[in-house]
Amino acid sequence: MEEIDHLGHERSKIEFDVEAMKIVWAGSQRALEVSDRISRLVASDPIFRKDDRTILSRKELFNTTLRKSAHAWKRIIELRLTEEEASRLRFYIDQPAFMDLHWGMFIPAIKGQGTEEQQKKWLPLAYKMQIIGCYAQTELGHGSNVQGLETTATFDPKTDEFILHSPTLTSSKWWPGGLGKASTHALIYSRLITDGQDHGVHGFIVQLRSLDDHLPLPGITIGDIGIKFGNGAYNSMDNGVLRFDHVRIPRDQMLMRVSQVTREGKYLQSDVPRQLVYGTMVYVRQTIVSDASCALSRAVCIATRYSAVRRQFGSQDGGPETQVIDYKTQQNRLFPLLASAYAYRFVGEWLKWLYTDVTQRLQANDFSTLPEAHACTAGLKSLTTSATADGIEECRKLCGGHGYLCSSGLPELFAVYIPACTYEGDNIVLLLQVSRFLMKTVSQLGSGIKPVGTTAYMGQVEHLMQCHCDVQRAEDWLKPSVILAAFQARAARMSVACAQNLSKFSSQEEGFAELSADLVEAAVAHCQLIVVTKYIEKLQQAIPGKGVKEQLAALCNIYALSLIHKHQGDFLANGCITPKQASLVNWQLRSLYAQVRPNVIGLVDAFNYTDHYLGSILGRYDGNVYPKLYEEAWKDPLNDSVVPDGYHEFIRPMLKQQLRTARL
Ligand SMILES: CCCCCCC/C=C/C(=O)SCCNC(=O)CCNC(=O)[C@H](O)C(C)(C)COP(=O)(O)OP(=O)(O)OC[C@H]1O[C@@H](n2cnc3c(N)ncnc32)[C@H](O)[C@@H]1OP(=O)(O)O
Ligand SMILES: Cc1cc2nc3c(=O)[nH]c(=O)nc-3n(C[C@H](O)[C@H](O)[C@H](O)COP(=O)(O)OP(=O)(O)OC[C@H]3O[C@@H](n4cnc5c(N)ncnc54)[C@H](O)[C@@H]3O)c2cc1C
Repeated sequence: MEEIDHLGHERSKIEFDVEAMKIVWAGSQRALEVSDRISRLVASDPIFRKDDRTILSRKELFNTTLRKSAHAWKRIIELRLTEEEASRLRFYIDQPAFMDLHWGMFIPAIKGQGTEEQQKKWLPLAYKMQIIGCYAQTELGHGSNVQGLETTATFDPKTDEFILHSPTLTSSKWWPGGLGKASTHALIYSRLITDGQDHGVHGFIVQLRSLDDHLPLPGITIGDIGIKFGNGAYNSMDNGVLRFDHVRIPRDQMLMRVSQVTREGKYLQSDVPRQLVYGTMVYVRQTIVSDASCALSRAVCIATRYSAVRRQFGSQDGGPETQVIDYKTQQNRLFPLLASAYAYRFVGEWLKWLYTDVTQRLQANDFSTLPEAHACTAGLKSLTTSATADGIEECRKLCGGHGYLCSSGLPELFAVYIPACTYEGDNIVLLLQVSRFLMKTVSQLGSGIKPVGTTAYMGQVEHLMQCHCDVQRAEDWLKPSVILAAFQARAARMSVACAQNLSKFSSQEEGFAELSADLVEAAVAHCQLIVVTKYIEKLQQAIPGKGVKEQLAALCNIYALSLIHKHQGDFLANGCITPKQASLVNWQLRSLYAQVRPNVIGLVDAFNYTDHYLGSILGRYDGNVYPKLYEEAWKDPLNDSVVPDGYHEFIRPMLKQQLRTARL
């Protein structure tokens, strides 16, 4: 049967080269080729089906995780996939699994914190999947406060071993993904004790389960922590609990790049800053920013395609009703999210560069950019995950009632995504780290230390405290220099105001505690400035393809102006813009919406997502929503029988009783 493209009329209106935009989104022609090939490979393999995930029991769901992971590994070996291709494969399988922690945290932690010798021993085993590792930092009693962890690793010089112990209930490891059922090994973050002295938290490689029968080793109690939010969703992951009862490991299983314990039990600290123990978190936070663009673009793709298919009201002379995407309110909610997806993509690319740069510097013992890397990864992780979680929920509402059906793909996407606001650092706790960095920068102004990198704008603080926005007409808001000046003035003024208020307290700690809400807002303003700046810098590069740069520029303006509109209180209160200029922002936004409207289907097609990856009837490429929704409903297990199973036991007696009562 001939397939009809219900979005064909939309696609015929697109004014730019979608294929060229696909390359921009993927990052390069080669990255697009890899993504395209691997996503199709996954979509065509029945083992990777996921349409039944929300109706599986926990055990069945976890079983599919094991099956999919084993099958993925088999395919990786058979097809000799590269590390990049294998990582794309896991991405498109789209099911949280122990493999994510093995490849995403266990291996990077050994690489970042292990000595060369330790890397030589452990990495080949991990790369060949001869051991499965997880990252076990968080405990029942402490997650954010890493220095408050209670698990101990006490050195025993008699046997040249560490003794791992969980002294209290709250010291039980709690949450690590992959720990519950799959991992054979873990990176345990634990207090190091030598000769009765506590040296704080360090990383240790510990074997948890037998490599022969998978049973826990002596002294180890281990299991899954239970069902989490949402059907399917993150429940495919075995987040675990772990307790140690005086478990012994050899001394060389402490990761010793940052500090060492000698055979005699002497504690030695190298020149490397102790914060490198937190290095894996910096790495993962950076990857989470790119992941935010993926999750948000996926929700936006669904909501955009469906908004072009869905019609309500406005029929004239019996003609078709209005596509809901043509309502300005729909555009005002949806288009800034589309723009954010692109903005996060580009800031994610930049953050990857920053991380690579800092890693190279660290290898050469240059630690100067570590504080900036920490602040940027922490802040952008927080900003992008919070906005993405809210954005996915907004996309669900943009799809009206049908968005609430699991077959829309949105409930599961939301449930899988929201813990990103908490894991790898609670978003508020991370913003407070950014504000510490900002307050330090402000306090050093005038001391001769020139702010660099993302805080370079603070170098012109005197100008930024007084400058006035140069906007007279709505079109003036399209000038990158005007946008940047407004965001810089707002961020600088909020940071300086916090610093001035902090100076009124007798101690820094007291001031930080009292002003933490303001400090968080200043950190958000700084992080939004980074995203806007990096998007504008991206547009200064050569971007080939008919109309591609124009569309990206329009989205950049939508991103920046919608933020000015949303946070206009900040911009007005600090005197960065006037009420008249704030109202011109809205005029310009409406005009930008009209400019991108014919292109929005092209802009979401450029994500190049297969229907399998999207997992949404509302977001189908062909827009054939209604027949497929109707078909899908009949697949629900409740519809296996016409009369429900409990009819004779519950419904019938109730009805009969009502009949008797009515007769009385
Ligand atoms: C691919 C994988 C898929 C993802 C799946 C998700 C799996 C999830 C995994 C996890 O969640 S793992 C557990 C993650 N846990 C956290 O993120 C905990 C959050 N807490 C922290 O990071 C820290 O404890 C803290 C909040 C930063 C505070 O640490 P601490 O009390 O030690 O530090 P401070 O006294 O505040 O600061 C001291 C000094 O160190 C600097 N700093 C802090 N962190 C880092 C870092 N990561 N890198 C570099 N520097 C860091 C901080 O800025 C301070 O600097 P100065 O002000 O002294 O200059
Ligand atoms: C799905 C999922 C997967 C995870 N995977 C792993 C894993 O693989 N390995 C691992 O080790 N851990 C993992 N974690 C744990 C995760 O890293 C922690 O939950 C996270 O770091 C937050 O810490 P917490 O739970 O202690 O939150 P808390 O710190 O207890 O936060 C509770 C509330 O207190 C607030 N708060 C805390 N401190 C402050 C402060 N100083 N100032 C102001 N407000 C504050 C927070 O904002 C929050 O609102 C995972 C968690 C989840 C949900």
